[in-house]
Amino acid sequence: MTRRITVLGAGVMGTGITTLALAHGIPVTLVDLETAVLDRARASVGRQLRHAQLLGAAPDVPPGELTTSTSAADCAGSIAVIEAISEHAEQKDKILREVSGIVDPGTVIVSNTSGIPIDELAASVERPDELVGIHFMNPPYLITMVEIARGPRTSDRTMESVRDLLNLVNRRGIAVRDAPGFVTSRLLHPMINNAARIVGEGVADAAEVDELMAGCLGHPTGPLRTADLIGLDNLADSLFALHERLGDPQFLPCEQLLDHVRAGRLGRKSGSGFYEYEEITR
Ligand SMILES: NC(=O)c1ccc[n+]([C@@H]2O[C@H](COP(=O)([O-])OP(=O)(O)OC[C@H]3O[C@@H](n4cnc5c(N)ncnc54)[C@H](O)[C@@H]3O)[C@@H](O)[C@H]2O)c1
Repeated sequence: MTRRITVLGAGVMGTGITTLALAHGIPVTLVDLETAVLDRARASVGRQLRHAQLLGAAPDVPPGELTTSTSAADCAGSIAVIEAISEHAEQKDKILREVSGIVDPGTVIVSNTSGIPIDELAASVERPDELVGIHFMNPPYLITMVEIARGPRTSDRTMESVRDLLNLVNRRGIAVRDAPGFVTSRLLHPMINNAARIVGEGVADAAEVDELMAGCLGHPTGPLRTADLIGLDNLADSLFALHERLGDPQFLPCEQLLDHVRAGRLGRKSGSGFYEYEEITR
């Protein structure tokens, strides 16, 4: 039986998740709205595969075959569908509704949402017990830990399928209870928002904030380099989604962050954000 998976969304995360699967020999159908986006993603996946091999982060197996498509209906026959489209509940609702009507019963549907509760997304699928959150970290082909969000209706059988899927790509997951932002976004996103606020208030510049957080507190890159890696548009969307559900003002994206997004400075994926980049990478 073919172990093909479908990844929905060929942005920062969809591309990285595709690389992870291909590197482990799993064929992937990658779906996005436009062919141009898919062509860029194909080039990124090639670069990421080489990067993973160079770092010894990929097993010594022939890479899986990549197919790209602008139709989510091409998920038919996949063993799992991983949704990694933009962090907008109504867009996720639409695509989850579509794929749920196509895949066979028993096919696990995964959302890579940063923090929209899985039980909220479960309203969009025909079999809520087969929906689960796997919050891959960026870049998914290098970071070996994932956060698993189990909705109240996610079944034991689906959790077993998740373990099997993660074993196939050599990832370890910790399952947490479904809640807005789960654990990692609930903690990371307000920290990044505050770091941006500090820069906006002129307390320190981005490099100083990051150096202090790295040098004093052991943060690997600092919150603002992390923000540029995530993508500032996705961060703002995720913060809005969390604010809407938690009501806590700390989740409202600050003006410094929104200014960057309005100016198209989205981080690494656009070539500038809190920092400037010579090469656009995603
Ligand atoms: N960026 C990160 O570091 C990160 C980490 C963990 C989780 N996430 C989550 O992963 C998801 C994707 O984030 P991203 O950073 O990759 O976003 P992104 O903006 O880089 O990419 C999103 C992609 O989805 C595509 N898309 C939108 N609607 C679509 C549809 N109906 N059908 C097919 N494709 C569609 C867009 O064209 C775009 O290419 C979001 O839910 C985000 O919150 C992001």
